[in-house]
Amino acid sequence: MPDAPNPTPTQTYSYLGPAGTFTEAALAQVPGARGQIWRPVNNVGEAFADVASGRSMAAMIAIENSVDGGVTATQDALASVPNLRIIGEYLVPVNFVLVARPGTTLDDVRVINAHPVAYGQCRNWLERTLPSHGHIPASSNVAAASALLETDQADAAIAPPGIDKHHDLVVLASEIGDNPNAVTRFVLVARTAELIAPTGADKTSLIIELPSDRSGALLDMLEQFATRGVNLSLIQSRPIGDSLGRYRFVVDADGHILDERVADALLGLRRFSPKVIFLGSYPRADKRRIEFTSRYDDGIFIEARDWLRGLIAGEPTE
Ligand SMILES: O=C(O)C(=O)Cc1ccccc1
Repeated sequence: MPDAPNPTPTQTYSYLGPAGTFTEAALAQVPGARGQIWRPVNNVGEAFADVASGRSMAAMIAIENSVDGGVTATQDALASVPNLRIIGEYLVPVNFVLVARPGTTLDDVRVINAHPVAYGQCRNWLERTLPSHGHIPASSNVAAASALLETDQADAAIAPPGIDKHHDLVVLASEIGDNPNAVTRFVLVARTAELIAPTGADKTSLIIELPSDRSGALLDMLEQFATRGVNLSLIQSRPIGDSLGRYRFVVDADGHILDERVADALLGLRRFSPKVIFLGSYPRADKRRIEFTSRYDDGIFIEARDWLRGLIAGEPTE
């Protein structure tokens, strides 16, 4: 029997384009995105605007890399666009090549096109090999390379390996990243309020503002997690922007909002923070199950709450 025809695409996924970016490789990991419409965009703002307006069902965005840390444009956009939720995370190993128009040699390179996140991951190689180069920021790794064929403002570009197969460019140097095991973490962001069911290997992302001018506010924030046995895998401060000295924290916590210890930590945060943004609980890319001692088991929290309710209700105690 012939295969049934593919169903008509109904969902649009935005991603940092053009085709061939690491972001596209991350989107290729999403089973539900296969056969759907993939919309290349030029920056994080455009991707989020697509999701906020309903033009796209979801957007794939780089959020963190193992060499250069958080992608601040993404973190700031997540704090400012309301009603967005992270619905999945995906890891892509990243490696870079330096490409140029045919006929260019490494000695000819003065100015380099590069996406800022890629540039930040090749810093050592660039300082060693091309100490007096200039940098023109590009909107993506592939855009950096293809711009070489449109203008001669730059002599070379930092790009993903394999780019020379699709463009008339030559590779001047390979493996120029500062860490051969570099990995970028991408998140799929959608406009939904629905919770994703816990898997036992989950992560919860939050943005937490601290009350200003209060000593110990950061410690207060950390204690909410520590006293409930919730481990953090990312904590990064970003300026709120309205005045000096005001910061929000981007935090990834092990566990799911439906885990009692995580829910209890959120209650604690809400009591002292002027603003807690819940960005979502979603399955971890590495599928690593969360370890915690029995002291922080769901049952212990439920039993303690029932005990308190009993006291308030005047139930007899043993
Ligand atoms: O997706 C890409 O290729 C990008 O241009 C963004 C990026 C930059 C550096 C590492 C991972 C993603």
